[in-house]
Amino acid sequence: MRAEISMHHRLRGLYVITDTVQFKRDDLVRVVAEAIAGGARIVQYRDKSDDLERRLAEASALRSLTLEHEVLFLINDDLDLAEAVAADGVHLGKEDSAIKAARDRLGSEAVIGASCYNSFELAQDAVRAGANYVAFGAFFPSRTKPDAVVASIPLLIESKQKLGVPICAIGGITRQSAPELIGAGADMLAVISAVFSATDIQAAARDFSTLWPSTV
Ligand SMILES: Cc1ncc(COP(=O)(O)OP(=O)(O)O)c(N)n1
Ligand SMILES: Cc1ncsc1CCOP(=O)(O)O
Ligand SMILES: [Mg+2]
Repeated sequence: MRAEISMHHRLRGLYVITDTVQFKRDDLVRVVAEAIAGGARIVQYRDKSDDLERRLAEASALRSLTLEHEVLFLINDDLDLAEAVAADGVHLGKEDSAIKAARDRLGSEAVIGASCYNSFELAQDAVRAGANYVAFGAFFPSRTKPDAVVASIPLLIESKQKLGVPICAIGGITRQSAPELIGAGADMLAVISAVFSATDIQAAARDFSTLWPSTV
């Protein structure tokens, strides 16, 4: 029970996902450090390239940074990389490894997040399979992922009432649209552009973080 309480506590607040198209290597570490200084509580390393050397170098550097600042560090898609850098866990979608396989491999303490798009049923399945949180989206048009399916506010409300795990919203989220999502039940907001395309990344993260006063 104690572990569950602390897990829920960590799965709350601003969740930043790396933009490795715009920023690589030292620049990437610098901008993630700025987001953390602005109050980001969760960092996901998302890089869609097959540059294994750079992926390992960046994920290792971000692992050190997130440990230093006691920020949760998750890897998108890649169990091997998560293991290699001893990340806190992974985020998995429908094209990625199964949740149960990830749990077997990473162990009971790992944080496993599951993309559930616009589907309550997928989220129920993910929770049954042992996901620690579920993510829905895209709530708004996303320049990062223009083809993402569209999720609705009523889905967030129902999921908050029924699922019993922390909920993440993603997709085109801005500081203006954020309060409605939190009001509907999102515990975490996952953001790429609204933080990493800002001219002042720390200030942009700070603006979001004030929505969860206890995390600032
Ligand atoms: C927090 C969070 N939510 C959703 C996604 C999307 O995952 P997926 O559908 O597997 O797509 P890719 O990100 O792998 O392109 C995510 N990464 N993080
Ligand atoms: C990975 C992902 N999955 C659904 S939308 C999205 C991208 C989110 O990025 P942005 O915050 O820039 O819309
Ligand atoms: Mg994926």
